[in-house]
Amino acid sequence: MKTATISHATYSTFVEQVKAQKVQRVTLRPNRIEYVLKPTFGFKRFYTHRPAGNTDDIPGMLRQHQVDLVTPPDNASAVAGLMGLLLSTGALMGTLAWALKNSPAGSGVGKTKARTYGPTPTAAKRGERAGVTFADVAGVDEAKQELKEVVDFLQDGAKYRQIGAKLPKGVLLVGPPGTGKTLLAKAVAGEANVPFLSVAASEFVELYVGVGASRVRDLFNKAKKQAPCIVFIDELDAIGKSRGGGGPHSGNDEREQTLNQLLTEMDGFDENSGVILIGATNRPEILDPALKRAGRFDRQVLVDRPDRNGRLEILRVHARQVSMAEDVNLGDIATQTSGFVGADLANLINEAALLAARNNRQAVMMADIREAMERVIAGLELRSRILSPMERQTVAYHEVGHAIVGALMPGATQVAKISIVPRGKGALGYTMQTPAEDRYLMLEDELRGQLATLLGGRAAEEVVFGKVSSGASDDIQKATDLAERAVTQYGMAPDLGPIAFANTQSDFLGSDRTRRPMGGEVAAEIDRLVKQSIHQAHGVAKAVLMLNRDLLDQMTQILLTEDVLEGETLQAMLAQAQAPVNTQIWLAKGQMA
Ligand SMILES: Nc1ncnc2c1ncn2[C@@H]1O[C@H](COP(=O)(O)OP(=O)(O)OP(=O)(O)O)[C@@H](O)[C@H]1O
Ligand SMILES: [Zn+2]
Repeated sequence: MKTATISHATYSTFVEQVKAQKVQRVTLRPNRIEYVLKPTFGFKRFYTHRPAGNTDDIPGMLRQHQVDLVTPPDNASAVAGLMGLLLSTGALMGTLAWALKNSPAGSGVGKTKARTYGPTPTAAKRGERAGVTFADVAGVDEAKQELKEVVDFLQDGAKYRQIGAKLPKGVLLVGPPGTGKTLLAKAVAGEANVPFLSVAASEFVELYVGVGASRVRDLFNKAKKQAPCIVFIDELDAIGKSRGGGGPHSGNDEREQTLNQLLTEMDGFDENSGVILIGATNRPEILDPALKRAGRFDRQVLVDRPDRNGRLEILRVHARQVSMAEDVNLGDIATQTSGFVGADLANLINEAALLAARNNRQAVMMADIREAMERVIAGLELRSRILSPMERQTVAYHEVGHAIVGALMPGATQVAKISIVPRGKGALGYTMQTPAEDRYLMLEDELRGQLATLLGGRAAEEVVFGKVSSGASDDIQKATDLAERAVTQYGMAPDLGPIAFANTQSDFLGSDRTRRPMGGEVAAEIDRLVKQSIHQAHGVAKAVLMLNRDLLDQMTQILLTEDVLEGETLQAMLAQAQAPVNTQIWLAKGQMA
């Protein structure tokens, strides 16, 4: 088997972990930085590379945060020899270069810290795996599909120019951390066989005013010389936050200057220069709109968390790197790793390989993976990304509840997809309904159907568990809102008639609605009607789910193993749902028969 290695971390992660006091010990090697986390963080071992041109005073930083620094002695080669490694003279030269970079004399403050790698031989010597391709990135097929176009632009720009098409300048990869955005950008460069310049936006921003802007300029100059090439800017939000939040003297002039320089550079170069920018962020909503304008990062590609199938493919990619025993079932692992992103899965395989090596095994066994999984999950739970089995089950029943009720209700909405892949903060799962057409008018029965659908999630929890979770608060808010509007705005309550009881002038998305001044009796009547329609809708949702209890269980079971239910499988299952006898009457008249 290949030797198990310690995990890779980005340089910025390393710095973050040092500053967060998570690091126990750092070893500065000629060609890389190795470090170990403190016991409370699982003694995890990582290595990272100092970005070329980076001038951080690492020993100083370590001292400041009380981290042990181990510098291998001068006879590093002898020590390495004992460890069964062969150090080339190149590595010793590296030590020299390292020392030079460490000395202030060797630092170029206004120079970009971007590292180029790709098809150059020097890159390979640095230990960078030159030539990452799409085959190395799995489970993100849609993103790959969109990026294939970029590869085509780079490879065959002439074809596009001939027609007069403008090549894209910037692509923004959006998605949670660890889903493979960096890897994808590298793969674009690898597929097109062009150089890849990589920089983290946070590296632009320094204490001194003007440094960031000059680094941006330097980066673009470098890129233009190497064109066609890919320039990758990670953590774009570090400089790309909306400007002008705190007025002209908000203390962020430096960041704004840097951003302005980036915008200027993007506008300044010609589409056909062959430089394509790829930015990455997990917070697209805070980016300055100017960055997203046409001719800048005007294409957004979503790199989302993988579903079960995606996880299986990612596991396959990483399993290729290690020897696996026969008893390893990647399918089972994929099923049990809901919520894991690519980086977690890579970490899992690597941890398992470390365990196997420690146990003197020739290959990774399922037992190693199971043990590694416990460790990785413990780490992820700290960051609260992983649901407990009970929580997953609750979420799954809840979402299927929405779907089954929704399938039986009138209106043109069709349930297209149910997912329990956790999506960052907030939503634990979701049910996606796609309207067959844009709707501007909602009929009374459709409105009731909507109400019941909204309450289907909570109803499922009641039917199955006999108790409810806090997960339905958003549904309840929406349902209450809808019912209130039906009564006070749409005039759908027969006893009150078509009188508007709400001031809707400022009402756009249902916010800012106030009730018209009215007598207490009328107000009480409105409350009663709202309450009644919600109770009835809730009752219908429950009745639907009790009648379709088997289907509810079956669909939930599939959802729990697959993470998503969509397409023909979903439609075929929903087609089996049956409506309780009184449903039609309720939908038409709003009265429970
Ligand atoms: N889709 C994937 N397929 C295969 N491996 C993956 C995938 N996603 C992540 N990985 C593994 O995890 C590592 C880290 O992923 P990467 O740095 O590309 O994530 P990222 O989305 O850029 O994260 P961040 O937002 O934290 O920078 C990769 O080098 C790779 O080993
Ligand atoms: Zn819900």
